[in-house]
Amino acid sequence: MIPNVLTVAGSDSGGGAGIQADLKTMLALGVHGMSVITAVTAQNSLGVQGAWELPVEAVRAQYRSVVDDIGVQAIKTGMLASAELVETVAELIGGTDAPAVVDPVGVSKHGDSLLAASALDSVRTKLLPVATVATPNLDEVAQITGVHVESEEQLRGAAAAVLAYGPRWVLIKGGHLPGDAVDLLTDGSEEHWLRAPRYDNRHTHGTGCTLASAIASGLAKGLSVPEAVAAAKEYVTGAIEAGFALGEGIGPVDHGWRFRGGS
Ligand SMILES: Nc1ncnc2c1ncn2[C@@H]1O[C@H](COP(=O)(O)OP(=O)(O)OP(=O)(O)O)[C@@H](O)[C@H]1O
Ligand SMILES: Cc1ncc(CO)c(N)n1
Repeated sequence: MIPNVLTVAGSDSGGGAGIQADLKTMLALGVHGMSVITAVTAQNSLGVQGAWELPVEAVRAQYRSVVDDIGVQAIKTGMLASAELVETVAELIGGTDAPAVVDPVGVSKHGDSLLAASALDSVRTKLLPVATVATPNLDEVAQITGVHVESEEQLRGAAAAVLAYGPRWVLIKGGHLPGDAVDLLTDGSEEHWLRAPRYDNRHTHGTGCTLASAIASGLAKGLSVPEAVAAAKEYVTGAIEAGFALGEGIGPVDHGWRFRGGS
């Protein structure tokens, strides 16, 4: 049986991040990808030119259509745009018996906001408590907890601050630090450090979405959280190494790198 994985996220018209990155990742990792679209963005390699949220009823209806008939083995969340949508999605996930990977998307690589400031409190109190794994980058850690990370040693304190909001596991992405690309996965008792070479490649649009979707795909296949995160880190690292130019700005990671002979 092919496991079913659901992404609840925004559409990126440029195809590098959001729903499009999620579904490509799922295909590459051999699971059946499905989507609940929360917002539509007009986006390309230069930035986000516009964003439109979907009504709460449209999000609820998509979710019920997928979960009630088809069923899901894992869920991933990305751009949720507003407090109302964050709370709706948290309630829906809380009522579903499947692991949830929550990527608390705040801003795009270009600095465009994908989440209203007024939604942060709902992320802290409603969404993080229903997460099996939360995957904030360092900007999101600072927004959510007020903790600013400037070195690898400070990742531990940041992880503890996020875990205080209730996710089972947190993966702090140190991708924005200089040096190796180091992330810390912990549940408060176990610690797993994930280290990969930093590729000097500016075409990194969609790294976070890709990583979170790859984790959800692994969980759907029955991997443990540390196993799913290790496999996902390997996949995203290969995709970043193979990232390619597109348009005038920042190009996407290559979701299909393994189809093109990468190992
Ligand atoms: N240049 C790089 N080389 C190798 N790995 C990287 C590089 N940049 C980021 N990573 C890794 O990619 C993954 C995603 O981290 P990152 O911090 O880029 O996420 P993000 O900021 O949420 O991404 P986005 O918002 O663009 O989707 C992490 O495992 C991180 O360590
Ligand atoms: C729709 C969407 N979701 C997530 C990201 C992550 O940066 C993005 N750029 N666009």
